[in-house]
Amino acid sequence: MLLFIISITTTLLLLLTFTYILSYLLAALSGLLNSLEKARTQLDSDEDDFGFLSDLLGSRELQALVHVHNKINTTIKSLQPVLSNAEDVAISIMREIHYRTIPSADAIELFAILQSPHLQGLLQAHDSIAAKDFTPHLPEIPVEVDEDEETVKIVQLVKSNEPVGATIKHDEKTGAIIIARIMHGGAADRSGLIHVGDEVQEVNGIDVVGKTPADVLKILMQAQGTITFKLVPAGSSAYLRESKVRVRAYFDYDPKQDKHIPCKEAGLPFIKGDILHIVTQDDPYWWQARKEGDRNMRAGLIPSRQLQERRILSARQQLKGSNGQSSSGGSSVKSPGCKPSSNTKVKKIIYDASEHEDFDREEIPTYEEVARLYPRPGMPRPLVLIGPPGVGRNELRRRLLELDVDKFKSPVPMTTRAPRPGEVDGVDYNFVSREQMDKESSDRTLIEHGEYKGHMYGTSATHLKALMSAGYFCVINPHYQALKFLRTAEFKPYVVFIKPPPLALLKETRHATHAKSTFDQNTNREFTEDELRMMLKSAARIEFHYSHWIDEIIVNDDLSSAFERLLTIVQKIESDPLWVPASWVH
Ligand SMILES: Nc1ncnc2c1ncn2[C@@H]1O[C@H](COP(=O)(O)OP(=O)(O)OP(=O)(O)O)[C@@H](O)[C@H]1O
Repeated sequence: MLLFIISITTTLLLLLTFTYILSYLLAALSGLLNSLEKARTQLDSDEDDFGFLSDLLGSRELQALVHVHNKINTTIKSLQPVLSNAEDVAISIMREIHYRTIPSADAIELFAILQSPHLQGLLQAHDSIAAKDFTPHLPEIPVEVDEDEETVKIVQLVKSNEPVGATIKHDEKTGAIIIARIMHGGAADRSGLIHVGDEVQEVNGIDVVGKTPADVLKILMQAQGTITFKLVPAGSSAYLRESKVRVRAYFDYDPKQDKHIPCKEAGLPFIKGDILHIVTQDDPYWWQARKEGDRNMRAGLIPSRQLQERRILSARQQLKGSNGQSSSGGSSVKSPGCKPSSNTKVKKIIYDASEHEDFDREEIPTYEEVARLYPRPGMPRPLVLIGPPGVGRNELRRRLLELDVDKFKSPVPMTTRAPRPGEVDGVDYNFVSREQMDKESSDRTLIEHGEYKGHMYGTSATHLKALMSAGYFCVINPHYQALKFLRTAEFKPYVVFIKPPPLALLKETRHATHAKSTFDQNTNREFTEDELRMMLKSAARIEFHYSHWIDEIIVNDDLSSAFERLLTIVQKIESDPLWVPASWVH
C-alpha cells in the first residue's frame, strides 16, 4: 500500500472537494457557488482565493466543461468492449490465411492489412483500453496534513521483497542525497510520487542531510514495514517515457556478480538469447529493461550496449595480455587440431576457409535490436543448416526434401567442371563457364564458392531468391561463413545449428549406422575417432563465434529425433511470429 501525504493550503482543499463533486453533479456546481459565501465567513482564508474560486465556479467555460464531462461519462457507460484480445484474434486469422494452400486475393489483402504495424498498434491500444490497463493506481487521500510544509512531500512505501525501485546519489553541486534513477514499473515509479532529482531529506524520521548514499542505504536495509521518505521535489519532475525497443541479448548477465552495478537488487538477470524490452536508455551506462513476456512490470538495470562493449573489449585485452595471443577464439575452441590435416580432408567442394581467418574479430555481440516478424503466406523464410563437417546436415536436408518435393527445395549448386556421365544439367549441378562463375563472384551473387582440383563450385543467391519468390520452402546447408552474406532483410534466414552430441554418443550413433565419413570423398569408410573429435572442435568454434546468429540448436544424436525437431522448427517458421533483427521488419 502506498500512502502519499502532501501538505496543501485550505484553498487547495476546497479545490479538491470541488473537483470531486464536479465529476458527479452539474447541480453541485451551483450549490457550491451558493455555499461559497457561507464558507467565506467560516474559513479563515485568503480573500483572493475566494474571489478566484467564485469566478471559476461561475465561468461559462467551466459550465460547458462539466456538460461535456457528464455527456462523455454517460456515453462511456453504455460502451462495452466486445473483446479484449483483438490482437490474438488477428494473429489467429493470419494463421488461418497462412495455412490456406491457395489464399484468395481478399485473404492476402486482409493478411497485409492485419500485418501492418499501424493496425497492430491500434489493436494493441484497443486491448489495453478494453482491459482497462490504463486505470491509474491513485494514492490514498492524505489523512495528515502538515500545513507548514508546502514544498516537502512525504511518501510512504511498504517494504516487501520488492526493491523500492529507485537509486540515490550525491548531488555533486549541493552535496544533497538525490534520487538518481527511477526503475520503470517499480514501487517508486508506480507511486508516481518520487521523481529523478528529488532530494531525500529524511528516511523514517532520520535526517539524512549531510549523510552519504551508503549511510542512507544502511538505514533502508535496516528498515522494516513502512518506509517514510521526506523529499524535496525536483524543479521539474522527469516524465518517464517508455521506449518500444526490444533487443536480443547475446551474453549472460548476473547482477549479483556485477561489482559496478549501482544497486544489485535493481539488476535484471538474463541469459543469452533472452528478448528484453528496453524501457529507457536515458543513462549511457545502465539501461532499464524488462524480460519480454514477463508479467512483472518492474524494470531492472542492465549494462548498456556501450558499457557491455567496453567490458568485452577489456576482457579480451586482458586475455590477450595473459596468454599473448588473440582472445577472440577462447582456449577451448582454439586448437591447431581444428584444421583437418590435408591428407585426410578432401572435400567435394572446397569451402575450406582458413580456420584462422574465418571469424569476424571486430564484432562485439552485446544486444541486437529485434522486432516480431509475422509469417507471410507464400513466402516462407529459408531454413539454413549450419554445423561442422560430417555432422549430418546433408542427411537432414535430404530427408526434408524427400518428405515433400513440391514444398522443400534447395538451390542447385553451380560448377565449372564438365558433367560426368549420368549427371543432368540443372538437377545435379548447373554447369556453367568459368567466366559466368567469375562474374557471379565479382557481382557478389554467390552465397558461397570455392575451388577444387581446378574447378569452381558455388551456390547462386539468384537461384535461391527465385525459389523463394516462387513460394518454396528453401533449405540450404552452406558453410557457416555464408551467414554473413545471408543474414539480411532480403533473405531473412532462420538459422539452425546442427550440433554433434558428446564424443561417446557421437561414436556410438555413427558406428551404429556405419555413417560415412565426409572427410574423404574418395573412400567409402566410416568416420575415424580423430575425425569425430575434429567435428566436435569445429562445432565448438562455430558455436562460440556464431551463436548470436543462430536461431535454434538441434543436437544430432538420434537421427530420427533430430529430424522430428527439424519438422517442428519448419512448422514454427511457417506459423509463428518470430523475433528477427528490427531492420528486417521496418
Ligand atoms: N544422427 C546420426 N546418427 C547416425 N548417423 C548419422 C547421423 N546423422 C548423420 N549421419 C550419417 O553421417 C554421415 C555424414 O552425414 P552428412 O553427409 O549429412 O554430413 P554433413 O553434415 O552434410 O557433412 P559435410 O558438411 O561434410 O558434407 C552420413 O552417412 C549420415 O547418414
